[in-house]
Amino acid sequence: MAYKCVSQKIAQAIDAELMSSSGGFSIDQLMELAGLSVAQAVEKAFDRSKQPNVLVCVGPGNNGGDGLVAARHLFHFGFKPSLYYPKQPEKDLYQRILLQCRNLDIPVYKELEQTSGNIVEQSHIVLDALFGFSFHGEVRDPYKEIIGIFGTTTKPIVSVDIPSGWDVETGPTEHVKFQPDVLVSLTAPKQCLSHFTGKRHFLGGRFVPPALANKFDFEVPAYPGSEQVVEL
Ligand SMILES: NC(=O)C1=CN([C@@H]2O[C@H](COP(=O)(O)OP(=O)(O)OC[C@H]3O[C@@H](n4cnc5c(N)ncnc54)[C@H](O)[C@@H]3O)[C@@H](O)[C@H]2O)[C@H](O)CC1
Ligand SMILES: [K+]
Repeated sequence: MAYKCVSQKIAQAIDAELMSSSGGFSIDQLMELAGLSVAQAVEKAFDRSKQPNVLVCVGPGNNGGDGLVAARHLFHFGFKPSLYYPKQPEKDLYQRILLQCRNLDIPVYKELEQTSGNIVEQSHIVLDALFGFSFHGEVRDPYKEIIGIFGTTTKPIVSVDIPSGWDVETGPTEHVKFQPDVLVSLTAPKQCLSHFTGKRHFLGGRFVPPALANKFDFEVPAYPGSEQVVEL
């Protein structure tokens, strides 16, 4: 079934409205629910007894924050997450979630090559939480290398909100053409969805008031029971 997709501008406007004085949400609340959705999608798409090692690639903004929250939930779901977090902003929110991960002994790496080997090769699943709906332009360092690896690795990739490095609206670019196996759209799919040819597409971020969906003219599908994701 085809769901309505939103532009970059509308995705940012929805986010701003949720956190405005009329929306009443804090970023911590939204990120917690977004990250929980992502962890649930991973749990549905993979068998943790066979593929426990999840490398969470964490970017510098809120897409990365969703990845940090997902890592924490994945740990509690019985996976073995580790973090590739090359740039760790000072922002209190990210530092607190990172601390929560460290308190679970989740390994945190700033480099892909470790004395034990390459951390992508040591994983079973790669969670792409580098960039979401605010990405623009060409990928800058230090993210070029990991996004290049997304295009060559045989490990399954799960992208959070959009495949990192794709244009939010027009999709793959001259330099970034990888296809994730699983996509977890948050709030509403972005327009680049039309270029996604991977196996499974989930929607998460179960916090949208119907009036807000009406205002921005997108649909909130029926989530089953108490699930935080719905497969589209
Ligand atoms: N309402 C929701 O659905 C919610 C979604 N969430 C998640 O938040 C992201 C959007 O977060 P935002 O902080 O606005 O931006 P990004 O994470 O996409 O990226 C910003 C970050 O990236 C840097 N950057 C931008 N372009 C480039 C580039 N070409 N090269 C290198 N770096 C780049 C920029 O400087 C910033 O540092 C959304 O997708 C969801 O995943 C919220 O968690 C909850 C609400
Ligand atoms: K992403």
